Parts: sequence; structure tokens; C-alpha cells
Amino acid sequence: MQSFFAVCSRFGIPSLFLTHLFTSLNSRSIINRAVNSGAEMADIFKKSQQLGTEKYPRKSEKWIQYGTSGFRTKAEELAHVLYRMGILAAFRSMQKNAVIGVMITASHNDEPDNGVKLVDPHGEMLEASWEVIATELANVKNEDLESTMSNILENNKIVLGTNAMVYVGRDTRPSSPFLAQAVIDGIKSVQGCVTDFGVVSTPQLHYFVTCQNTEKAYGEPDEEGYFSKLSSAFKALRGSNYDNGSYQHSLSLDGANGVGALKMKTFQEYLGNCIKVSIYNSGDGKLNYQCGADHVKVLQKPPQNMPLEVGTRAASLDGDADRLVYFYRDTQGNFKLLDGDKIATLVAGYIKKLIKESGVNLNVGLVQTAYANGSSTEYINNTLGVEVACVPTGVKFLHHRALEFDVGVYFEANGHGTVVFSSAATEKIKNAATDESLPAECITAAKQLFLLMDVINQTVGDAISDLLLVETVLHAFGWSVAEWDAAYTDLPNRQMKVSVADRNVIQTTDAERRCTDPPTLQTEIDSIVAKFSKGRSFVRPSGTEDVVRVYAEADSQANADKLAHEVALKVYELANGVGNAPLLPK
Ligand SMILES: CC(=O)N[C@H]1[C@@H](OP(=O)(O)O)O[C@H](CO)[C@@H](O)[C@@H]1O
Ligand SMILES: [Mg+2]
Repeated sequence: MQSFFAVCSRFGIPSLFLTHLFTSLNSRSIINRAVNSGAEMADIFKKSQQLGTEKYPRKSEKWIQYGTSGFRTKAEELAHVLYRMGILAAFRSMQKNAVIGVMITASHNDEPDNGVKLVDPHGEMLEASWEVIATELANVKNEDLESTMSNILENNKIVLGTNAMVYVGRDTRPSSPFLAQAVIDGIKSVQGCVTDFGVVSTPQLHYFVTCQNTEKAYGEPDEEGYFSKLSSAFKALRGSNYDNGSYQHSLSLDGANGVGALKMKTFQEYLGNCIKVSIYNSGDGKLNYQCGADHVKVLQKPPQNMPLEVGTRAASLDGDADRLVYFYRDTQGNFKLLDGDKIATLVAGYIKKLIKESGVNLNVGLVQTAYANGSSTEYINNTLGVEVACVPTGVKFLHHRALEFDVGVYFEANGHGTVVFSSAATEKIKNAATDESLPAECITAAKQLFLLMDVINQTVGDAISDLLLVETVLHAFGWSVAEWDAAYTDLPNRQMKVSVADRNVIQTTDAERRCTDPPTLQTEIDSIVAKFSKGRSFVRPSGTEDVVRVYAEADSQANADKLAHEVALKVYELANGVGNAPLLPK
């Protein structure tokens, strides 16, 4: 009892005020002092343009767009974009009177790629209207930088001030330090202040921004605070019996040779021996090469350099540690994947159970995208009895929809997701946990829920936090990875990419499940799908790569491959495919 309250007072209670405090952002630490004169402002912009032109010039006419997760392309094409995003982040900070984050990463993409995304005050993705501004600023000619900056301020009623604050983080790519410097130079060129966190995971940066903007109600805005909060709640939930039933407290982790591997090593010091994590692809090899969550999910095979014995529970992080998938080898030696859908259903099932046991009246919803396996959706509807919503690809859509539930669980099939608790839900859970008049079982369940909230990074999908969450649920249920996997069987599925002249000729509707342009494509897809038992397929333009993505599922792997291939050929034919026609997947 006592230790519970110790943990609550240190970590739980601040989360209670999270949403409330989001509304009164940190106005104490950022005081926007207006730059006094128009002449002073003009001088700042002139110097900023000069630095941009000399040190970070836009060298080609190539158009770049702020997509699903910011700007992403070859690192050598990004210096001017990063400088300009530093400027924009400072402006956004001035507008919101709050800390803004800038993360430099290309996540699961190849090592020579890089990218940048802005983190809004609530730890969320940048607001859509500012994506348009970001795209404009990134693409203007060098000599138009000054006037564009001035227009942005005017159109958005921003007063150029000092003390704008931007938190900068980067992944482990060799190009990231230079690009981080470009961001920092951009911020400083318009008088913004910078906290450079160096190498951090994407979700850590989101967490730090949220902590600072809630005046630390969500936690301390630094790595020590992050690790302490998560590990204390995790250890309190785990208790002194590290194994339980079929659950064993050891697992293998593929770190994708990225920041997640580095952070997990440090995290192990906080976790002590309550969980044993053996890390592979821990940083010696090339980032994401033949390893990482995207590789494992898309190719449905294990990462390289990692032994996988029958029954061993294994997991993969992606390059910036915001995605997590699990996998194992079954008794027949088959590779089995547990993706974001499996994580979502596991977590939603556990939370629903605890809510029921606590007697608290809360609705739980689960948010997916069209990529969710059909079997998972059926399981959520028919077995879990949880409301399920489908939204377009991209974390911001999932996150916003999840906020509409008391408790919203969201995961992309690729393993990116988290759980968000409304302020009302947080309060009800906290009250139940401390209401001595309730039956003991109710109090116990409410306390567990309350601690669980502190294991979860509610600001954004976080592979390390999600790993602790999954381990907590498996431990509580006493399940092996195979027992977890037994909940439902995935329909065999396949993803393909098609290169076309302009991927934006593909237009979609109904959460990307149907295609409206080119005009005849959907009818063609429908008639192909009709030939396959349990067939489902859709196409959409990627927001992060210059390709059209094709998804297909059917009753067997051979049929899923065939369906994907036929649809891919149709896309190639009707949407101006370039290069060789797509081949049947091997
Ligand atoms: C099928 C798929 O996995 N798409 C990914 C990928 O987006 P695309 O727009 O499909 O390229 O990267 C996004 C950012 O990481 C992620 O949110 C999304 O789920
Ligand atoms: Mg990622």
C-alpha cells in the first residue's frame, strides 16, 4: 500500500493533471519579448536569409513536401530544409508561447536518408495548416526567404520575439549532426533559444516537449526523468515474482542498429534484473539494414544477426524507436510475427479487463488503419467487444481519433501506437484507486491501471514504453508468446510498392480503403478481389516514399501474393507506372 502511494505521488498524480495542464501551457518559462522596431526585424530577416543562402542554400528546384511524418529524402538534399525548419520551429514557438520540438530522423528508412519533423506543444505532430506553411518555406528560392518569413509572421499574427524555445533531437544517422546544426543555426538566426538533446529516440523528444509544456506535470523533461518514471511504474506492477505461469522474464531485442539499442542499454540500468533483455543489432552494423521493425514486418522474416530459438520471445525496434513488433519461432520452426494489431488487441483486452474489475465506468476504443489485418478487426468486434475505428494512415489521425474515447488504444499494423487516457478517465481511475469504501478487488485493479498509465508514453507511440507495456500484460496474464499469438490467426497478407510518374494521381476515400482516381482503378480492383477467397486489397500513395503502396490479404500466402501482384499491375497500367512492371513477390 505504502509503496503504491509512493509511486503514485511521484509519478501517478502528475499524469492526472496532464490534459488539464495542456490547456495552460508553460507560459512561465517562455516570455515573448517583442523585437522592438521594424528595422530591427528587417535586419534579423536579412541576416537569416544571408546565412541560409551562404551556408544552407537551396541547390535545386526539386519540390519537397511535408508528408506523413515531416520531410524525408536523401540526406544531402536536406540542409536548406533543416535550416528553414529551425526558423519555422522558432516561429511556431513564438506563436504558441510554448516549447516546440524538432526531430531529425528518417525512422526505418535507409541510412543515407534523413528527415525532419516538428513536434507541437502537446507532444503531438505539427498541426495540418502548418504543414502547408512548412512546405512553402522549404521550397522558396533562396532570395525569397526573407519575404516568406515576414509573410508567415504577418499571416499568423506572430510577434517576432526573443525567448522562443525549441528542443532538438536527432537519431544516430551519420548525417544527423550536420543537419542538427542547420536546425540550430535556423532557430538562432531568428533569436530563438535551443536545447539540444543530442541523440534521442523520437518518442523521447515528444515526451520532453510535453513535460516542459505541462510545467513538468507529466514528468521531468530529460532522459533521467523519462527512464525513472517508466521503470518505477513497471517495477511496481511486476512485483517480486518476475516469472508468472508461462511468462518468463527474458527476451531478445533487435535494436535495428539505431538509437533504441543505445537507449535500451541505459534503460537496463534502471530496470535492474526484473527483466532480462539481450540486445542484438545494437549499433555495430548499418542502421535498419536487414533488421528493425519495418524489415521484420514487411518481409515477415527475422532480422539478421539474431539467433531465434523455438519459443524465444523476440522484438524489433525501428531506427528511431517509435515502432515495435514481436516475433518467435513456433514448435514447427515457422517464423511468427506479432505486429501492431496483436499488440493493440493484447493491450486493449487487458485494459478492458482491469476497467471491468475496477468497476469504473469507462469506454475503451481501438483505432486502426486499413493496414490492420482483417482477422484482428473481426477479433476486436466479436471477441473483445471493443469499439473499433478506422482512420487514414499516419499517427496524427490515429492519435486524434483515440482522444475521442475515455481510453483510446491506437496502433498501426507496423507497430506504432500507444494508449491515451482522457482527463476524466484519469480522475475516475485515481479516485477508485484511493476509495477505501470500494471492494478490495476494485481498488487493486484501479491501482494497476493507475500505474499502467505511467508505463505508457501517452504523447506518441514509443517502442521502449510499448515493450514494457506488452511485457507487463504478458506477465499479468502468465502467457508465453505463443499463448498471446493464439488469440487469432492473421490472414496471410502482402505489401508491394509500385513506382509511377506521379503518385498523387491516386486519390482515395473511406479511410483510404477505396480509390476514387484514376476513375476505373477501383472497379478493376473490385473485380480482381472478387476472385479470391477472403480477398481484400487497397492502394494509396505513400506519404514518405515516392511510390504507390498496394496491400492485399487472402486465404493463403500464395493467394495474397497473387492478389497483390494483380492489383500492382493494374496500378502500373492505369497510373503511369515507371520502370519495370511489378513482379510476383517471391
Ligand atoms: C504502410 C505503412 O507502414 N506506412 C507507414 C509509412 O507511411 P506511408 O505514408 O505509407 O509511407 O510511414 C509512416 C511514418 O512512419 C507510418 O505512419 C505509416 O504507417
Ligand atoms: Mg519510426
